[in-house]
Amino acid sequence: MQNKRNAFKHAIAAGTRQIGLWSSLCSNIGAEIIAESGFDWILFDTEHSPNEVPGLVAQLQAAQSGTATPIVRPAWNDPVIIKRILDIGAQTILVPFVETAEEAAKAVAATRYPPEGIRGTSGSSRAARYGRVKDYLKIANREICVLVQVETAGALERLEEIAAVPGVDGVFIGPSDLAASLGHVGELNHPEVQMAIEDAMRRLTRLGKPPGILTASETDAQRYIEWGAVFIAVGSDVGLLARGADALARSFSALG
Ligand SMILES: O=C(O)C(=O)C[C@H](O)[C@@H](O)CO
Repeated sequence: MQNKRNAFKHAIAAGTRQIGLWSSLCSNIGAEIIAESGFDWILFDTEHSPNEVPGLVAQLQAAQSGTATPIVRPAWNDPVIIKRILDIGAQTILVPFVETAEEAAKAVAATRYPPEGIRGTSGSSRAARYGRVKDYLKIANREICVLVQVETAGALERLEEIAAVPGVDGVFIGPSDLAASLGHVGELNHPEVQMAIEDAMRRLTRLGKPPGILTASETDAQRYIEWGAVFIAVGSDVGLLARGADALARSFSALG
């Protein structure tokens, strides 16, 4: 059996726009629905969602039937957490709160088998298709995609150093935490926040490093694409469900 090619990794490397959806429902049924809806990627969040490895396996299995590349956000830049996420079959991770080149290098090392990194070895994991992928330990590194989140003022000051770390495939700008870091908590569209996002995206584009972001606003998404966003989440499953349920309830309550 061949190791799975990471379509998302190669697409962003070629500058091909990848549209995704954020998933916080911790649901394998939700994962299957989203993965088959035509998105290029689906982000399974474990930082701000009660998502843990056992449930994540079912979500990854469910997403397999669709076109969306699963991306998992570990709760922290921790080699043990990252190892477990990769072992259950994720090939792309989004590492939160990276502020220095050293932290970016730590994240990359956690995803690579020696000698490139420190990922603990298991040839019988789901990622290795339970031992069916020949020489998995020797070839796995090639299809791993590491996205790092830049979401503080300090990280923006060191953006070029972070982006230049070997093995960093893309840089996601976290608008909510960045707004908080800039003194505008909850104000993602504050002019200072938007200026910082635009500046970061244009700097990353000049470096040839794909920028990414999340927004639930189509207008904002178009603006970010103009500023250079390559991978962009245009909403979340929680948002779609909550807003849709609210609207439906309102429409019937209006009937009186
Ligand atoms: O800072 C951000 O914005 C992100 O990292 C995305 C959020 O964590 C996501 O959960 C949406 O609020």
